[in-house]
Amino acid sequence: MEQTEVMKPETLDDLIKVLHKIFESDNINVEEVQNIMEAYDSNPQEWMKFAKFDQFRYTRNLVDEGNGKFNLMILCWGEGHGSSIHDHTDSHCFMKLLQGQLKETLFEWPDKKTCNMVQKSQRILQTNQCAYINDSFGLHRVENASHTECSASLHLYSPPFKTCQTFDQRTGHKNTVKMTFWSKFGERTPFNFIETTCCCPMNCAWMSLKKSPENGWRLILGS
Ligand SMILES: N[C@@H](CS(=O)O)C(=O)O
Ligand SMILES: [Fe+2]
Repeated sequence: MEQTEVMKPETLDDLIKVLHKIFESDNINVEEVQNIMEAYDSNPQEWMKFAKFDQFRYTRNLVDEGNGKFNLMILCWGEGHGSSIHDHTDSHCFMKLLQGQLKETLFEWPDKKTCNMVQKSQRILQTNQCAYINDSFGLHRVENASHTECSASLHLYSPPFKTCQTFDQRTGHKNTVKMTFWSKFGERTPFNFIETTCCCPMNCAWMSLKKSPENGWRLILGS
């Protein structure tokens, strides 16, 4: 079998350059991207400026907009932080561990009739490993199960997306949620620009604060 040569990116900047090159093409070889992301040896000094943690929930920090072809971001997971069960809006999703461990649980799409959510598998991702998922694999939830250590992961989504669907594990009911960035290119997203906030990780809308120039801040209960 022909062996595909994996170029080893020496730095995060290097990795970003290689990703730009790969995504110039419209035909993406998933294994190639996964191998290249895995080949980068995480060096906290290179990504620290993007890694901003919050006390209550995981944060999404934009690193690069990939010429409109992909979004590259660093997700920061404090102790016990996790995502809701969610899909990936028909995009490719690559997830490389930069620090610590993350637990990934895969679910089937809920059954159309019974709405049952079936867990398919579970695995622990280790530092430098790169996982891949798209909607044909099902749904997932990601958690930093550690009570003592935080984790950081590098995510690449192509094409980029701004909303996804979250699912209630007990009822299988879904919600479309807007995904926000805690920071962009190392700068905290200005508070005024955040339309809705909620204390849960996926910005679910059971309680939200909305700001409009006409009405100022409003607290909205229910979605
Ligand atoms: N897909 C999630 C992170 S994860 O739990 O895979 C997000 O972009 O926020
Ligand atoms: Fe995800």
